[in-house]
Amino acid sequence: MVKVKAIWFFGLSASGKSTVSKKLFEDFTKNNIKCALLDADEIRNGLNKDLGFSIEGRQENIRRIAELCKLLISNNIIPIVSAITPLHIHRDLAIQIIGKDNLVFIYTKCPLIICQARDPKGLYKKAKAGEIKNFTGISDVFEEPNETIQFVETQSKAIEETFRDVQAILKKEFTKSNSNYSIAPYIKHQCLFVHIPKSGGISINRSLFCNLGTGHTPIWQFQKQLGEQAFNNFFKFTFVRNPWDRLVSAFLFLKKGGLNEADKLWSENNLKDYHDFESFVKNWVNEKNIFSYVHFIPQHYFLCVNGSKPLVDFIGKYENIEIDFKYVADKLNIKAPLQKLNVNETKNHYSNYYNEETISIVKDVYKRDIELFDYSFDYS
Ligand SMILES: Nc1ncnc2c1ncn2[C@@H]1O[C@H](COP(=O)(O)OS(=O)(=O)O)[C@@H](OP(=O)(O)O)[C@H]1O
Ligand SMILES: Nc1ncnc2c1ncn2[C@@H]1O[C@H](COP(=O)(O)OP(=O)(O)O)[C@@H](O)[C@H]1O
Repeated sequence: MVKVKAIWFFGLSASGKSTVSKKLFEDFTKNNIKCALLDADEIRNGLNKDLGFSIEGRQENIRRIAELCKLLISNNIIPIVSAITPLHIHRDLAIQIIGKDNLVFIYTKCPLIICQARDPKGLYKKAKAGEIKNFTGISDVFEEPNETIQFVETQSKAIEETFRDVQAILKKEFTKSNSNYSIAPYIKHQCLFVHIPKSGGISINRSLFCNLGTGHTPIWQFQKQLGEQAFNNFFKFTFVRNPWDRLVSAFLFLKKGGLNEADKLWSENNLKDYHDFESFVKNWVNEKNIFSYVHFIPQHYFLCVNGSKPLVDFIGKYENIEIDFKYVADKLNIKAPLQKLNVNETKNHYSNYYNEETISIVKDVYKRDIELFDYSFDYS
């Protein structure tokens, strides 16, 4: 699963904290990512009912929310906090309790004058009339965070746009924790997962092993690394995908810059002339080029050695990922829902990207995968 960190939105009242945190909660939940929404408004109506808005009251409010985050993190649940957190000392306190590496702060940046104009709960109006004391921005201080804090701008953007900015920040944070490649969980579970690019492998690795495994390691490398005995005894599995669909996924993924700097660089150097999938397939896809970048390498290459049959015990299908994932999870005795990560939200059904000519090019170039894994082009 995704490395569990608290995601903490802070900023003025009406700056958009609750709006984006709710959207994030819905998005995570839809993707089976375990999370909990900690909205300070709700917490102040229950758990922190006894606290006011004095300096001490605000400090204690943050302390309890931060402790709650710590508890949730230790239970593998991502806390999504929405709290004004007005002072530097409050943010420092949260860092102190939760730990810098376990916390992502996102400042919902919006000028006070706009927040006052929005005033969705009428609070600014009441504060200005003196009906609410110590109201942040009116009768209490909000300290602007320094430039190192990540922020999303909510003043002149649509909610959807701000939410995309949030996702971009989280993707970066998520990629940071992507550095936790390790074979250790495979050894622990006596298994090997061959992650063929663009077959849902990030979701599978994260869901089962909480990391990214060993990346796109072909089976012959595992064979060398582990020695014959372990290699033979381990449960070896993989997931394959319809080659026509996989190629669309790889192209769109790299066109968007991929997951890391290497992907971005490769894409800039090799894909910049291809503005659409059709021109890419017609002009670039051939038997030589597909071996020049990992996401295009044929799937059998990851599984077979010197023309052998696939050296795995189980071949799951991307098209049947939920059921095949459950089979693997049961086999390994791991109880975890399948997450849905690294998704290209804008991609349509792959058949929309093809014509007869490009169908035929892919059919020739990925012939062996098509035969071996029994795929055909789905016109529906
Ligand atoms: N749970 C689940 N169900 C269905 N589909 C899923 C799931 N998890 C990931 N995906 C899709 O898998 C594609 C990404 O595969 P990888 O994670 O192997 O990509 S990578 O090679 O490591 O970049 C990518 O496909 P496209 O969106 O078509 O590009 C993801 O959307
Ligand atoms: N880009 C945006 N991001 C978030 N909220 C926005 C944005 N643009 C307008 N809004 C509006 O601003 C208001 C923010 O209110 P809310 O999310 O309750 O703020 P907070 O939780 O920070 O007090 C909502 O009415 C929301 O519809």
